[in-house]
Amino acid sequence: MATLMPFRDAIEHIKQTLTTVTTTESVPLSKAMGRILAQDVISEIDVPPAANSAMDGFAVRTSDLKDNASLTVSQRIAAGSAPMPLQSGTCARIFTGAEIPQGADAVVMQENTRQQENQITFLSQPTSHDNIRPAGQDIAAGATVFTKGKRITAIDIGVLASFGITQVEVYLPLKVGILTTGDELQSPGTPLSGGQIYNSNGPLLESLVVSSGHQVSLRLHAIDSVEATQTALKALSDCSDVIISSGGVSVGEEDHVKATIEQNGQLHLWKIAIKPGKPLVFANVYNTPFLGLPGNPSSTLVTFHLFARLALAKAAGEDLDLPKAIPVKSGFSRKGNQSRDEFLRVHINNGIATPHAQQSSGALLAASQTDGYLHIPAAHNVSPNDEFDFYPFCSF
Ligand SMILES: Nc1nc2c(c(=O)[nH]1)N[C@H]1C(S)=C(S)[C@@H](COP(=O)(O)OP(=O)(O)OC[C@H]3O[C@@H](n4cnc5c(N)ncnc54)[C@H](O)[C@@H]3O)O[C@H]1N2
Ligand code: MOO
Repeated sequence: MATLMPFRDAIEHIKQTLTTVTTTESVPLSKAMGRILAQDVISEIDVPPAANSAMDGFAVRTSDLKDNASLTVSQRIAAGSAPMPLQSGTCARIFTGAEIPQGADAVVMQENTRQQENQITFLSQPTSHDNIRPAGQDIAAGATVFTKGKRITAIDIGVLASFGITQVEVYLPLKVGILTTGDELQSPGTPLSGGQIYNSNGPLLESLVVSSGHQVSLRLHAIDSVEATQTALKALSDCSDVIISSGGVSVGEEDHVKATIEQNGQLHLWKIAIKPGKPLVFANVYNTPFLGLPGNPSSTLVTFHLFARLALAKAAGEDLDLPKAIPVKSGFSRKGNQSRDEFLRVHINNGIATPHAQQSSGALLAASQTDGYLHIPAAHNVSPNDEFDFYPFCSF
């Protein structure tokens, strides 16, 4: 039996072997959401560019208020106007976001004053810096705000706009070819004949690829023959940066994916110490990086989340790791698998994990009905209150 590779070693191996395959383009900020930065982004300015008021009130020199409770207003500063220096012994009417006049070192909010015409009585003694947002509080000029490899979120668009960015250099979207294999598979929409099941991995993989931020170049299905598998993989390699397949990677005579790779590419790794998902293939076929996911639907899902997602990210130029694991307690007992780490589909209630009753790798619905994966290391018998890593589905 081939040795099973520990899952973190397999992730490392895949990331080390793959290189970024896409070229770059410049896009306007309005089209940058969801794209991957191909360059570091540096701010040329301080954000905010000048100190400004955090409150509607009065800008003062705190030293002027040491012996005085009352000052006259010498200027009015609205947001968007340039202030004059503050005359000593006076205060300035100021509004939220307006620039602090030179000489002022605090703003007193208007609720802490009494106003009589142009004369302001201060009801509290301010401390230097009160209610002043300093220049560069958010971003300092010269700072590297985002590094190459970051996928741009809606929040990032706001941040980029805050220091005046209009264009960003990003990688072209990764084109992913998808192959499903198996004589038993029928497309939804056609009645099933004897021995057939519906092809669920095709739509599942398309959706996973798209929700991971990539494009599907082409999806094909191959019956269980070496010729059909070769023809499909060749066609996919002609239009794709990376190919993902489901099924045909186990040891039966009807499993042709691995054989096709051995004839037309190089096998990098096969068989990982995880359940579900053991017979994952990572290879190169017709000069295209290739991930062969096991056909059992839960094995397809788990291996996409743990391996294919990170492989696609690496090829697309994205800096990505497994999501942050959340420590949770087990609310159950279970005999551990001797040689494979298990990824159970579990419910979480008040920080306690309970496994779905259906953990077969052939069953997909359990994943839809649960919150995420509980990672049980190999050879670990689970007792109630043991702590394990939990990966929520929403973090993939
Ligand atoms: N003798 C052994 N048999 C198996 C082993 C083994 O070590 N020795 N490993 C088992 C494990 S673990 C897995 S996982 C599967 C992987 O099999 P394949 O990747 O070769 O996949 P298939 O045999 O083609 O299909 C497995 C299963 O999944 C269903 N399937 C396949 N594609 C789809 C699809 N697109 N949509 C829905 N369902 C799909 C298929 O009908 C099978 O039921 O091998 C075990 N066997
Ligand atoms: O890995 Mo297989 O996925 O256990 O059924």
